Amino acid sequence: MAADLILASGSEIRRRMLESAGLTLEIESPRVDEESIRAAVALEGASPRETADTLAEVKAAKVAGRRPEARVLGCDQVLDIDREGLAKPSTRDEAAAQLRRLRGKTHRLLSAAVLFEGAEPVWRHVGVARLTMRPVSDAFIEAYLDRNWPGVATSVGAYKIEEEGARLFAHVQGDLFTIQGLPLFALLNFLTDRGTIPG
Ligand SMILES: Nc1nc2c(ncn2[C@H]2C[C@H](O)[C@@H](COP(=O)(O)OP(=O)(O)OP(=O)(O)O)O2)c(=O)[nH]1
Repeated sequence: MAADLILASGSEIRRRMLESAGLTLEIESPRVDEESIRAAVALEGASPRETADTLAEVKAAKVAGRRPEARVLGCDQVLDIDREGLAKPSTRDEAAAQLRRLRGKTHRLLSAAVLFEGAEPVWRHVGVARLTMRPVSDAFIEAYLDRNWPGVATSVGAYKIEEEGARLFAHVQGDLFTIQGLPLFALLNFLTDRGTIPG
């Protein structure tokens, strides 16, 4: 029995969200050079939303090219603060600096997904969440990272909303799936409405 879709992502949380919703998956990491694509689209003046959409499409296309018979989902998430797109922090110091930059402000998480069938894009969506971070102190940030680094290194904002990251926020707008990197409701509605999955 073929899987419902191939997830062209190395993201553990995306796999977990999709499988918990009852979808059967194959996982195939796309292995694309995100940094150079990010730099190229930035040169063209791409917005954070366009950057996330482009990266999601490139990842899906890479795997769909190898598996034209399959349904392939590519994803990307960008953190937008003051119109600047941030990617995952690579060191604890970068995570601390990023949290200091986000505190007391509202940032957006843009979670893009692109679905390929027959090696062609058939659906795309960018989910948006707005998160207002409390004005947490330097001491809190350091203690938070003592407890949560490197676990949060896999998260674009250096937090996991479903864990202690919840304590960072005064309030959020948007669903928790979008915050965790996938516009799950939009994807499930598309797949259900066209009869790909029962609903
Ligand atoms: N568990 C959890 N993960 C989060 C949260 N916020 C963001 N993330 C994760 C979801 C994605 O795995 C990651 C966003 O980075 P990317 O879109 O570049 O994906 P990633 O490099 O993980 O995988 P991929 O590029 O798709 O192979 O951040 C959160 O609150 N909780």
